[in-house]
Amino acid sequence: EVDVFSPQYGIGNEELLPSRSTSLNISNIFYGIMFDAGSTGTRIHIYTFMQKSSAEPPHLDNEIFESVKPGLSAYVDQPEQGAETVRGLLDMAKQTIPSTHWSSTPVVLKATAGLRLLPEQKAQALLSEVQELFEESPFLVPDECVSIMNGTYEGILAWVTINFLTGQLYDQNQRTVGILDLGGASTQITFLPQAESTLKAASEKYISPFEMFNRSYKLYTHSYLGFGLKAARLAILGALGGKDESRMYRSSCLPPSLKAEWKFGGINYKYGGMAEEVTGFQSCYAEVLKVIREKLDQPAEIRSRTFYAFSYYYDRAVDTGMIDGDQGGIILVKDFEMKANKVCEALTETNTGSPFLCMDLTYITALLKEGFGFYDHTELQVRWRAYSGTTVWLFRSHYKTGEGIPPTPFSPLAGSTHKSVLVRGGPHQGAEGIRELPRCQATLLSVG
Ligand SMILES: O=c1ccn([C@@H]2O[C@H](COP(=O)(O)OP(=O)(O)O)[C@@H](O)[C@H]2O)c(=O)[nH]1
Ligand SMILES: [Ca+2]
Repeated sequence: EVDVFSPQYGIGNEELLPSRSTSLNISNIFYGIMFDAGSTGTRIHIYTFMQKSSAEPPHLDNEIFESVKPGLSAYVDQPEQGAETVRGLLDMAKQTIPSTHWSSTPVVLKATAGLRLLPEQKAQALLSEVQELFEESPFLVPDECVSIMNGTYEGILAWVTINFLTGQLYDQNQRTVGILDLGGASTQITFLPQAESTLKAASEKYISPFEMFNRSYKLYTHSYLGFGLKAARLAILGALGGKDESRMYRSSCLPPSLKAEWKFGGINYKYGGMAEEVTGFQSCYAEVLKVIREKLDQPAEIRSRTFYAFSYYYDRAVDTGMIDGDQGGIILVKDFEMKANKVCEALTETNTGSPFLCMDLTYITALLKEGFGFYDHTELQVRWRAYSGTTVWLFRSHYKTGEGIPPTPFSPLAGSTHKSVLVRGGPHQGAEGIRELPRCQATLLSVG
């Protein structure tokens, strides 16, 4: 496994976010703590906000990020131990935030697909342990702020974030982009349909109408649970949901000589390759197709729209040298296929040190082509390591500082390329701009 966290996410990297907190009154500074409990890891974001005057919305001044692996779902039968991993990260917040501000600093944890996949009781047990831990901490724990975020919301937030960051949300001639997020356990596709036929053809479940900053949107967003990269590995191996730890799962996408074990969601799986003659791209692709075929929606409009792809799309593209890790780049769907072909055909000779690379690339190819229905020549913007490291904050009147401020759009970090945004929906806009927001005051939500 590659380390997905570059030093730029490290603690106290002043260069990334120069602090502007010199001669300001301390009461103009406030903080927030946000946990993104993903299927492969738990991440903390500690935010510092600053408000220069009551006439101005607060802006993001600093972010500290840290993460641990594995994710909470790995502690399916040891909820206390799971909560301990969160405690370690929370201690960091105590070291960072001045004690005078602890009781007014909200702490929120939003879990994604790892917990969605667990039996409800087990997921709840984990969340309860975390809730307890938060309540014992000196921080503010708003109601309903330790919970599983649903996949629709995950998709909407990622879309809001990317379109905010690419400048589309506050552009007069809005030309929004779609997003493709490939997590460990689920995957999302979200875009703003322009064709009436797309809205008509889609099931109502996947159309999310909402209002944000005086504009109405009807997004298409579909989250597929179990179609994240790691969950897909299990599905391809035929091991998804399998509890038999003694069984050996085999695939033509793996090196023939391989025999190994892999732990996911608290279960240990034995896996290995097949005979050399049946190993390679062709047979691997056929195997992968079985788990994808006819399982996904194919809105025709996506073929003519721009999409930004991140998370594992990005990770695997960087791992195989398809794009530069800092710059990102444009990748054609067929580039993924060519790379998959190359890696899979070399399985019998080389040991890449990453036995799943052929399977992962083949899955990404099949997901894009046969799953979503993109063309071979469809271009994808593959940028940024971590959009789930991006957080959209939705302010409510919880922060008195927000009151009375006209609903001007945003207060991003001016001139910064930083990947976090502060979205301020003023208290006078009714809901925070997005309907059906969980009743969690001062809501700060992770994007996936
Ligand atoms: O702060 C982070 C940490 C990880 N990732 C990426 O998210 C993917 C893993 O997905 P996750 O664990 O969030 O699983 P999910 O619960 O979303 O299915 C990998 O590509 C990581 O590089 C990310 O975008 N931001
Ligand atoms: Ca995620």
